[in-house]
Order: sequence, then C-alpha cells, then structure tokens
Amino acid sequence: MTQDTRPARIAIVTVSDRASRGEYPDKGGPGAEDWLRATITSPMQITRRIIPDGRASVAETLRRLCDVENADLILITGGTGPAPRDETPEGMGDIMEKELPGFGEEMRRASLREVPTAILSRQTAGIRGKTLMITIPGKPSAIATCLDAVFAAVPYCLDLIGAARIETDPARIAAFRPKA
Ligand SMILES: Nc1ncnc2c1ncn2[C@@H]1O[C@H](COP(=O)(O)OP(=O)(O)OP(=O)(O)O)[C@@H](O)[C@H]1O
Ligand SMILES: Nc1nc2c(c(=O)[nH]1)N[C@H]1C(S)=C(S)[C@@H](COP(=O)(O)O)O[C@H]1N2
Repeated sequence: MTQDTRPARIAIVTVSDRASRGEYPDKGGPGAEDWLRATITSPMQITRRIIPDGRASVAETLRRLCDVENADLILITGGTGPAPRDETPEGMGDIMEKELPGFGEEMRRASLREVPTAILSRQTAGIRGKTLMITIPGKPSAIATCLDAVFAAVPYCLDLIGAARIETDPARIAAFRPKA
C-alpha cells in the first residue's frame, strides 16, 4: 500500500438526459459537492460533469477521468434504474477492473428505509487502476442517504488502491481504517 499526500482529485458526474440538455437544473452534482465539502477535511480538488444517459457516454467519461485526469474518487449520480436509457452500471462495467458489490448492497439497504423503489437501483461501486467509482441514484435526496451509508469505508479503500489519502470530519463520517 502506497500513501499519496497530494490533494485528492474528486470528480462528480451527473448522468441525466434532461439535465444535460438544460431542461432542469442539475441538483445532484451540487448536492454531492456540498456533501463532500462538509465531510472531507483534507485538501481536495472537485470537478463536475453533466453528461447524457447511455452506456458509451458513461464509459467514455469514466475512462477519461480515470486514465487521463487521474481521479482518486468518482461519484456518478443517475441512470442506475431499469428504464431503457438507464445504462450507468453497464457503462461503468465496461471500464471497471473490480466490482465492490457491498457498496450497492448497503446503499440499497439504507434507501429502502426511505422508498420501497430503492430495489430498482442497480447502483454499485468499482475500481479502475487507482480510482474508486461509486454510483448513486439520480434523485438528489439519494446522495446523502447513500453516502452516509457507505462513506466510512471509502478512505481505507482509497488507501488500499494507492489513491490519495483523505480525512473526514468524525462528527459526520468516522472513517474506519482497520490497520491504522
Ligand atoms: N441531476 C438531477 N437534478 C435534479 N433532479 C434530478 C436529477 N436527476 C434526477 N432528478 C429528479 O429525480 C427524478 C427521478 O430521476 P430519474 O433519474 O429517474 O430521472 P429521469 O426521468 O430518468 O431523468 P433524465 O431523463 O434526465 O435522465 C427526475 O424526474 C427528476 O425530478
Ligand atoms: N435513496 C433513494 N434511493 C432511490 C430512490 C430515491 O428516491 N431515494 N429512487 C429509486 C428509484 S424510483 C429508481 S428508478 C432507482 C434508479 O434511479 P436512477 O435511474 O435515477 O439512478 O433508484 C431508486 N433508489
């Protein structure tokens, strides 16, 4: 395990046909950024993208963020459901090297306390190189629900893959590092 002390590079990708066309303002991207800024206390650089739904659109965007922009962490919101245009998991699946299914299991469990349709989301997480990618449903309120449920494991996951080290505000998320 190598430890990287540079500022963490974090990307937030909103996947939505209508938000990408400007038919409604994107609330997911700003919501995710606010959540991260309130939670992560170590230096970070956050970038945001809004892209249309679709397997190729998601795969190309994530590949570039991983391989060219060297993101440590990517949050992807939207396109995880069963509708024909919902292909975020397929797009991420095309470029990820390892899946971390526990993320999806726990995020769905937390969401199920709020909406019975939580089981319609195929959200998951995966690794490509030194990048952790986490998918979240498009509903803006799902961001806090899902990140609250899993983020305690994210700093150690980043340690394990050789990504930047991040610290969190323990009042919001107590990062768990079993070998610290
Ligand atoms: N990025 C977003 N910003 C604001 N609201 C959103 C966003 N994504 C989803 N929503 C809201 O959540 C609802 C359900 O999300 P869902 O992803 O199913 O939308 P959708 O109808 O598939 O959107 P789109 O056609 O743009 O992909 C949407 O109808 C919209 O009201
Ligand atoms: N926390 C939370 N999870 C949620 C929802 C929600 O409103 N809140 N919506 C569900 C619904 S209705 C769908 S269709 C799926 C997929 O949403 P997506 O296609 O926008 O990713 O997420 C599910 N998970």
